[in-house]
Amino acid sequence: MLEIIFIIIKIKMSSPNPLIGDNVPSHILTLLDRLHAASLKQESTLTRADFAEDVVHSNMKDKFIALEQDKCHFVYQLIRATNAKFVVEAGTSFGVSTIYMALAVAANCRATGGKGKVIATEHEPEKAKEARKYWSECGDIITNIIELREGDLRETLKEELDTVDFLLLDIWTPMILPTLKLVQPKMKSGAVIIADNTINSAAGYKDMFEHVRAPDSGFTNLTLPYHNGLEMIVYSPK
Ligand SMILES: C[S@@+](CC[C@H](N)C(=O)[O-])C[C@H]1O[C@@H](n2cnc3c(N)ncnc32)[C@H](O)[C@@H]1O
Repeated sequence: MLEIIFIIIKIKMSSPNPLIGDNVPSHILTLLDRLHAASLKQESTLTRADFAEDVVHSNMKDKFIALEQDKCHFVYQLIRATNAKFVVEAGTSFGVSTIYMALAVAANCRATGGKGKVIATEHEPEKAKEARKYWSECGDIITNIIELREGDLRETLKEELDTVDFLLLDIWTPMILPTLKLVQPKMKSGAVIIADNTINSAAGYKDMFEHVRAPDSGFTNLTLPYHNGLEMIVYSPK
């Protein structure tokens, strides 16, 4: 009996999926659920040591490490709320969070016109291949929006960036500050940056926080109470 009550409470408290309200096709919702489940299953076998700087690249070559689903829903809502149309993603892996962002950008373009793009970045060729496979399962709604730049983002993001509305930092922490510094000159005033795991990986984020919190940096930041911390940063230079 108690178990049933807990299940009912859990169902009532679970947050609604904003993609459903936006009429995202059911085959994409099913795919996303499947990819999140596969990612969580892989992650349950990993330890902190697997993410050490000297081994992270080799250990994560075949791992999703997808942004958790509730965080993806938040990112989706934020892109919709800010009408962001030009998005950069640092760390694409198998392209799960990319799907959410492309859906949100596509919805913004439908609602207010104009063109949109999500620049995805991945340096592992096999992961890039898998990501493309999942995106084509979604269809044109996704593939028309995403431009995948393969290789080290410190090179691939150096050129051909429009004004950036939104940046997702979901990458190994030594890459965070170099990415932010690379994209910053292209950010619009009011650009939003989301960075994952800022509580759990606080030591790795130290240099980014110093940069963001420096006097007159133009940034303001807030740690959101998602699992392991999710940072919301806004860039409004004076
Ligand atoms: C946490 S995963 C990204 C997960 C993805 N955002 C999602 O939700 O599905 C981080 C990815 O960044 C990639 N990466 C790490 N360093 C990179 C670099 N210098 N350039 C491009 N990609 C990089 C890794 O190969 C890894 O796949």
